[in-house]
Amino acid sequence: MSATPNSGAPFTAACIQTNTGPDHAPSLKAAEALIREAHGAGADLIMTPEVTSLLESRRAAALEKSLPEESHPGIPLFRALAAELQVWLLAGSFGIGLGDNKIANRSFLFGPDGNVKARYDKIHMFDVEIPDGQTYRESATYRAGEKAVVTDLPWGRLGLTICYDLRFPPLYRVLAEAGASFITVPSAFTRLTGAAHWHTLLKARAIETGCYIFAPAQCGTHAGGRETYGHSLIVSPWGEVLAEGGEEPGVVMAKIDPAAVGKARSMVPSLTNVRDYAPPD
Ligand SMILES: O=C(O)CNC(=O)[C@H](CS)NC(=O)CCC(=O)C(=O)O
Repeated sequence: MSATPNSGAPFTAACIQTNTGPDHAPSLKAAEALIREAHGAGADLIMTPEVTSLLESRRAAALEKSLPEESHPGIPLFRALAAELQVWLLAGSFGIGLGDNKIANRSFLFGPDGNVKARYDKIHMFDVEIPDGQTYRESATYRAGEKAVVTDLPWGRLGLTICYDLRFPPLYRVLAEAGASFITVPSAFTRLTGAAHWHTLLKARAIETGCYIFAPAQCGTHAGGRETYGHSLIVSPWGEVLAEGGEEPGVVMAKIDPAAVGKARSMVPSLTNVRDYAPPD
């Protein structure tokens, strides 16, 4: 069934949860199997986590293995899958080599015609020291994006974000004010910070924006001993968890009713009650 643009018709969303490894081919193969599983279960919109094709924590190796869009193996694969399965498909991110010792952490949305409908480069860089045995200095390897992105799905407007962006509520406000009904947060949250903050932050962003939040996540132990939190989440605009993954790879699905966006916002119209105010003295 193909809906007209912004039809507001209900649809089924699926978050793919993966344990991505340090090589493109096996990681993409594992993601493809789960995408096919989600399609078989009736998904219309299928989303994968941050760094779907390669999770490589060593800077030199990440740079060496990164590829430009023209030769990245994930792009023709996802184009072909979206067209074959007739679904909307979000690659949560692929690391795209920019040719200057930097990588873009870039989401791609593919339409059922196999074309790229939107690109978004992660804006906020995870330069953080947490006591989990790893140091995270994303800005050493990645070039930060500088522009917020929304795009239209057949069921309403989608805003794109990635992982650590989740901690910066003004970006979500901007997306909601630009008309988003749904926001994607593909992630590779650390196990330690995820256990402490993941559910709370995702529910808060859903409640503040009155948007559905789709958060496909990396899980498990990766090359180099890095651990991600899993628990892919689909949250309603009222802040209810509609579906949640565990700690293993798999598919998390929920029925999405775009009318719930208007309902949540009419119960608590905080987006329209926003005010400008002077800073403190
Ligand atoms: O570098 C890669 O290979 C993939 N990128 C990531 O894993 C990114 C940057 S290191 N991770 C996060 O943003 C975690 C955020 C987080 O865990 C938090 O906000 O608590």
